[in-house]
Amino acid sequence: MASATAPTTLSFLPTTTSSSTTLTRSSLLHLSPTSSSSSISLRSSSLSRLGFSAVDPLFALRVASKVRSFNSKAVRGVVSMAKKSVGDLTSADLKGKKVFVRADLNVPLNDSQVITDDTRIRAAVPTIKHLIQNGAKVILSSHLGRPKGVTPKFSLAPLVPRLSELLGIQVVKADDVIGPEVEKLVASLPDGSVLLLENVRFYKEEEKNDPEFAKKLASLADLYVNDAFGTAHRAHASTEGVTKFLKPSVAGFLLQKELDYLVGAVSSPKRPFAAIVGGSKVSSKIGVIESLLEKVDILLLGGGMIFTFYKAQGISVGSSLVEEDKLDLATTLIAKAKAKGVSLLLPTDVVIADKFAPDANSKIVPASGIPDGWMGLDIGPDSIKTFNDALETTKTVIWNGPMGVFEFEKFAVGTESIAKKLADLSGKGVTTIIGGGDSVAAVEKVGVASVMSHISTGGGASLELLEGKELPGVLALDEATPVAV
Ligand SMILES: Nc1ncnc2c1ncn2[C@@H]1O[C@H](COP(=O)(O)OP(=O)(O)O)[C@@H](O)[C@H]1O
Ligand SMILES: O=C(OP(=O)(O)O)[C@H](O)COP(=O)(O)O
Repeated sequence: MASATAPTTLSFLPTTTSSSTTLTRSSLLHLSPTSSSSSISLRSSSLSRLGFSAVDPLFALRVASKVRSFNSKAVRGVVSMAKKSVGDLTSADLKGKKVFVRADLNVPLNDSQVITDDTRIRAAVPTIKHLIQNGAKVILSSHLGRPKGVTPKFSLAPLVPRLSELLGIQVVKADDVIGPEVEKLVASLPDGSVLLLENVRFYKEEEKNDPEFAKKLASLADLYVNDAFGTAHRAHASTEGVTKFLKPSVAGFLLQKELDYLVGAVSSPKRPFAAIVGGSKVSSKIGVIESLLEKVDILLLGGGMIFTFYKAQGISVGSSLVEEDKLDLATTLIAKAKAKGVSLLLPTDVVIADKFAPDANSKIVPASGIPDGWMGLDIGPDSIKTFNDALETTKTVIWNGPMGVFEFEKFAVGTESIAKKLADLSGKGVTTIIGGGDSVAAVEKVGVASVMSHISTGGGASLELLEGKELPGVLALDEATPVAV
């Protein structure tokens, strides 16, 4: 990540800040510099209380870029977003305690009930390990799919072997979510063990955020950890309702990391900051584009949405995907980018097809040369080069949505080229954030997932965060205890 260019040490001066200024560990990662403010100094003792070391290069780089200029009002605003973390809980808080952990273990299963991608299970492990290593009894809850009532194919049973393997202990599985049998299993749990409850969506009360159901879930435990980032945009009983009955209610490590990147790194980016937005329709990305236009220096657009932008500029698009009712919006977005000084780049050439199929005939044409009856399904080689050149100077890049119909091999080149370019930039110390959904699938297909700074585990949740929305599952958690500096 940033270590190549980061200073290895940072000096901290005695505090000289206003007495009302407070900072927390995650607020430090969310600070927005302002131009008109006075400087701030941090005491190293405060930093160690926040869990940072003065030689942590990523932290040093972030602080170095932030302490230059921000005012205490800005700091207080950010502090209010910071949530108490599972990392704040020690063995004194956890030993022998029953902890209700809501994770998002909504993994894909094939017809034989075999997990085809265990990313979300692996992502939940650090929080669970922290809890069991500190002697807690973990009551683990998740949904799987969108069942209507009890549906055997949506049981969490197939997850037990992989979860046990990753945790290094045998996970016990309950056949229900609440009730006497579950209570018996909870009562028999030894310290440092894990009980996996059945799919919480087998109860319709979950999605209704029924308070009585939330109370029953809460009655199983002493405290609550939400690590289900992928479901944090849902106000359900196990993500939101339960927090009203369990204190403390804190954020898990995964949830925190997602917020650090999708809110922190995006609101206070190393610049130049570029966003790449693709996907099928402009209508599903309006909020993201509008929000990112406030923050980025460069905006690259690809995917099916570009044809609405072309048509809005009077360019023929053949039978490409167009949202006729969004032509004015496309024009407005172009004008907005110009007014804000954002460099908005649309592809200059496209790969077109004579039908929407993997075996379609295809050719490369300039964006203005799409014949009738043909449709654009990928960005072309000139556009890839232009996009790569634009990305070359960046320090932070966020990507949401494929550049073309990457599910068809013939039209996957643009998306895969972007994935490779981001991997290359990541290796050079650029912060690269992949914002969920199909772009994650593309990055994994190319085999470069491990080198990215952050790959979001939530499609819908990451989109809402990038739109600037607050997530109910996060809002409901306890505020972090401010640390005076
Ligand atoms: N030119 C195009 N024409 C039609 N569909 C496209 C085009 N480019 C990309 N897509 C489709 O967009 C879909 C992803 O869109 P979307 O759901 O908005 O993105 P994400 O899942 O990353 O949020 C993919 O299934 C892809 O095939
Ligand atoms: O897979 C999920 O979301 P995502 O498809 O937006 O990444 C989450 O588990 C949330 O599932 P939901 O959209 O059924 O609430």
